[in-house]
Amino acid sequence: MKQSPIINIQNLNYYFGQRALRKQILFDINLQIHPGEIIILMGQSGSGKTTLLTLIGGLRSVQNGSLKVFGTELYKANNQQIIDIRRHIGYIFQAHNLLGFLTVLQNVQMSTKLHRDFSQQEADARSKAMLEAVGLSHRLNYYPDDLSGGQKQRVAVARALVSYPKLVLADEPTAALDSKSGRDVVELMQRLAKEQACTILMVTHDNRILDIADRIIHMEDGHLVGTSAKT
Ligand SMILES: Nc1ncnc2c1ncn2[C@@H]1O[C@H](COP(=O)(O)OP(=O)(O)OP(=O)(O)O)[C@@H](O)[C@H]1O
Repeated sequence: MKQSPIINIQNLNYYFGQRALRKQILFDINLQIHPGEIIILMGQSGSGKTTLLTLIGGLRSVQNGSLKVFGTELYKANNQQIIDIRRHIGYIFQAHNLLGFLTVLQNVQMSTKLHRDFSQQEADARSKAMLEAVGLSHRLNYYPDDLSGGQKQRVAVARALVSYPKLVLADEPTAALDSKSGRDVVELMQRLAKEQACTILMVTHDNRILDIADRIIHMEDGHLVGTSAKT
């Protein structure tokens, strides 16, 4: 039997701006994503990919339609419901968004603090284990400025996955990386996500990494226009 979707979107519309400047950005989006799937979202610049990703991540309010994440309806959700959902999501952005005044280890540990279930000891052990998994155990006390682009993005992967998220949302995680580092980063995400049974939804323009996806979803001018599954 098929598991219930981890993300279930029905008739979702989204608008930016007010009154005369109001502009529709997403049009009647319908999408189901199941646990453990790796999905790539593609489309031209301005087609609405980031807007959709941030709605799913509880980083914007749903205005119209239904968007359920982990079974919770985000339309008219209260703050506590949104916070609870965000606790189970790891975020990876194009600009890694590491905090420059914290070390590599502290950046990853900070993410565990959002998670009530970790004791300090567990959080430390888990953070070190994740940094080892991404091949950075020799850089724990470095600051982000002293790392290469690929290394920073690997820290961002460790940070996103350290709290055993059910879902990872990644917005162009390889955009700032050369081909080899980009490939390394997504293969790492793929391996860790499979090990932790985590779902990945990734926006990318990077044709070199499409093969890691179970499904590729295409967007055009705010519409979902098609899906291609892995052959
Ligand atoms: N805060 C905002 N206010 C008004 N319009 C916005 C805002 N953010 C995005 N838009 C517009 O919404 C549309 C969709 O933007 P979005 O960033 O979701 O597209 P995208 O597909 O992710 O593009 P890219 O690949 O360039 O990141 C664009 O026309 C953009 O100009």
